[in-house]
Amino acid sequence: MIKVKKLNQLFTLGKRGNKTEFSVLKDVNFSVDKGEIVTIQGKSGSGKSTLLNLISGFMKPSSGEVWVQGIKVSELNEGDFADFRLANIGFIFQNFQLIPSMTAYQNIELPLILKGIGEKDRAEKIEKTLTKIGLEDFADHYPSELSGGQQQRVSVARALVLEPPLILADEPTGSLDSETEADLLTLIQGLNKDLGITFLIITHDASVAKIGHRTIYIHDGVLTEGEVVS
Ligand SMILES: Nc1ncnc2c1ncn2[C@@H]1O[C@H](COP(=O)(O)OP(=O)(O)OP(=O)(O)O)[C@@H](O)[C@H]1O
Repeated sequence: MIKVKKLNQLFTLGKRGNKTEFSVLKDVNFSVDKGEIVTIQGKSGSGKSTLLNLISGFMKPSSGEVWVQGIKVSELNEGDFADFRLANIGFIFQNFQLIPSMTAYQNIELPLILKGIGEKDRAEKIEKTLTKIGLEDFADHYPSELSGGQQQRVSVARALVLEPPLILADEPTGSLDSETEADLLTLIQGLNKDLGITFLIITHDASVAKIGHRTIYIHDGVLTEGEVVS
């Protein structure tokens, strides 16, 4: 599903005339198999989001290779990124990133419109997804009319509606209380078991790490694998 080979990421620090380069990821190698839930842990600034940005193609690596579903992401042309992401990756963020002026339905509809799917097919897919995540009665609510947990469910629906094989999540439970967090984790586990969706999840949270089959740690740009926990 994901293969990362000898990945290096350098950033520049400082002002013009006095710039230094620093290495955020150093010769990183790892792979994630289809159907796995893998969590990524590491201190603030250790490079977790950078790794996700490189995997999704939002950033080009300084060197090394990133493969997702057999596609060499690190060498995709600008024009191919949008299609690659729509076909392969769903995203979940800590702060949900829903559009406030759109209803839950319209937020979930966005990726379908971007993919050029017709209105009737869109409606079918949205209904199916809303049922899957238990938000049938909230389709016409705006984000401000939903609880944090419900908003995160809408964002999961948006990530899910194109049925991507892979979902990347950046601190998905960071804005949720412990009960809502438990519901979201059950939902993620269900999607993984029932639909075979692969999850790569950045988290600081031990209860999120517990649902992972494996944990990857990033420290000083170097990646190490944790124990298999389930
Ligand atoms: N585009 C960029 N240009 C320069 N430096 C960057 C860029 N993106 C990230 N960095 C730096 O790279 C380092 C790693 O950032 P990153 O956001 O990947 O860390 P993180 O582990 O996700 O942190 P957090 O847990 O706080 O979100 C930080 O020092 C950050 O300032």
